[in-house]
Amino acid sequence: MLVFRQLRRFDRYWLAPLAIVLGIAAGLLVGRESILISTGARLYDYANRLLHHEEAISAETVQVAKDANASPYLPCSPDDITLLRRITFQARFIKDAGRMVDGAFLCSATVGKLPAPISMPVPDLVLPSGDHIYNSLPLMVPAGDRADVAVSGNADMVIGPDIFLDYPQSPIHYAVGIIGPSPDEPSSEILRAGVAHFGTLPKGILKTNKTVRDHGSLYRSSCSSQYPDCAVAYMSLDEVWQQNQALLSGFVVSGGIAGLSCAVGLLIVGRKRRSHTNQLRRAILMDSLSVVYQPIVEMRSRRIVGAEALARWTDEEGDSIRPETIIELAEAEGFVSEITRFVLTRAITEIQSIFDIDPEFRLNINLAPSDLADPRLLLLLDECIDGQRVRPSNIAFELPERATSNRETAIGAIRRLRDRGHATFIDDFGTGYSNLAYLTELHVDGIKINRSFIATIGTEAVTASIVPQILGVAKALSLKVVVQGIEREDQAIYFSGEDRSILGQGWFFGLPVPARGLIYLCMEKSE
Ligand SMILES: Nc1nc2c(ncn2[C@@H]2O[C@@H]3COP(=O)(O)O[C@H]4[C@@H](O)[C@H](n5cnc6c(=O)[nH]c(N)nc65)O[C@@H]4COP(=O)(O)O[C@H]3[C@H]2O)c(=O)[nH]1
Repeated sequence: MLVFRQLRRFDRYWLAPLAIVLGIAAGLLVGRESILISTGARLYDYANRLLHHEEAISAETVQVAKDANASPYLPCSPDDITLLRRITFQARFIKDAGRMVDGAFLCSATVGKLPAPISMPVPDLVLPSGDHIYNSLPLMVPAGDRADVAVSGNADMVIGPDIFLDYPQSPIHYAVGIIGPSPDEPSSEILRAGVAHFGTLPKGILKTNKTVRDHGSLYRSSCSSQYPDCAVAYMSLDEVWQQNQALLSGFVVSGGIAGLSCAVGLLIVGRKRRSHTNQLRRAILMDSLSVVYQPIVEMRSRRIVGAEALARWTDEEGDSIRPETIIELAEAEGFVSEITRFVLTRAITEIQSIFDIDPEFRLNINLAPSDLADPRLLLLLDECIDGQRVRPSNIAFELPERATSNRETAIGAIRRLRDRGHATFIDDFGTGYSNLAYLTELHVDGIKINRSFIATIGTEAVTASIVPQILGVAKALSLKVVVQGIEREDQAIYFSGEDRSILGQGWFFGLPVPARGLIYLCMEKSE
């Protein structure tokens, strides 16, 4: 016991720092993840904008090539050059359109007709369409400049070198360009703009539609479905953290505060719980708990044949505490048997007059799992049951389903209670451990069907309900059935058939009331 107490004290000392550290770690983790996700979304957005622009360039190149190749004039004739000039003048991204025949450059809108054809080098990229692309070719006009040149049919198009000037390379870096038929080979691409060739970017980046983390950077690609164009936007993680320092700190601080709040909350709950436990012990010692009784009726005749005793407690602050909480506290602290003793002795005293009027009346007492292994229960029964005004058959016990998980203990305890003439019921049947087959081993007298199953009666879900099956098997095994949680007339009617053995309990028949209320109800019905 001492060891446990010391452990608890240790818990209290370490809880706050531990919760803060965990909160900070969680904040850091969540913060980093959120920043990575939002950066991925930013990269995708930028890659899409770049791609959109690149697609506009490709679309214009295709259109200019189409218009130039549709020229009715002799290539490089004055009319043809006039046409090329008109086309170039109207284009947004194409700086010059000319004629290239059999691998030789003959004329263009800006240089006019050359005195002699110039042989062109091998193209940097040949697209599946047969079009050629030259990357960063030296221009004649203006001399010294370089630009990408596309060749389609007899037309060549010089793409303006400054077309991506409006797209800064910082804070997000990028590569945008044309991809050849084998994108994994470095030679099979034309970099339109950007600081890195696709070949130097993570392998497979163009084929994935996810954010990729590789060598300390985040990458996101976007490729066109119409043209052989792709864009990749990327950022180094150092830059990501640097840019989001304030946000990350916010997450860390919030995590720390959340951890601290949890620790404070847990300490308050723990203190309240400890104080509650002490209050509950005092209440038992001072007999200041109370017991209420909920009638149990025979469904067919609606006659009250018994009642369930339920513990009630109002704490020293005047708050009424849920019975489940009372039992949970007492079980955790190992004094639930004192509650059983209190309820049993108080109930027998309070409703003795009912046993006088109705010797068959049955009072149901709830047992906790630990009561089953507690020999004091039998001693207490010897004390309380005189065999004259109160007979063993007047007292039945409800065992929670979880109490039956320890098979040996449950079977032994049920047998001892039966041998003394007490009926036993599995409470809230259907919610936990026991199944109908297991009931035959336990030798209980009956089951109380959990109210959650009854809620479906009177609704369409009743067909899916397992209540009819439970009733059928219970009948086959000669088990008594108490249906819990009957709140409406239609639910009561559903169970009011021929079977006399079905009992019911619920707000429709009566709320849990103090002893005086139950005595009044029983008197009223017996008159
Ligand atoms: N929605 C709805 N509820 C209905 C209806 N009819 C009755 N109830 C509630 O259902 C619970 C039935 O008790 P339980 O299943 O034994 O469940 C009990 C029992 O497991 C435990 N408990 C109460 N008193 C004791 C006790 O003295 N000893 C032990 N070990 N457990 C107790 O606390 C649980 C809750 O007790 P209560 O809050 O009194 O809640 C009671 C009762 O008020 C209805 O028509 N609709």
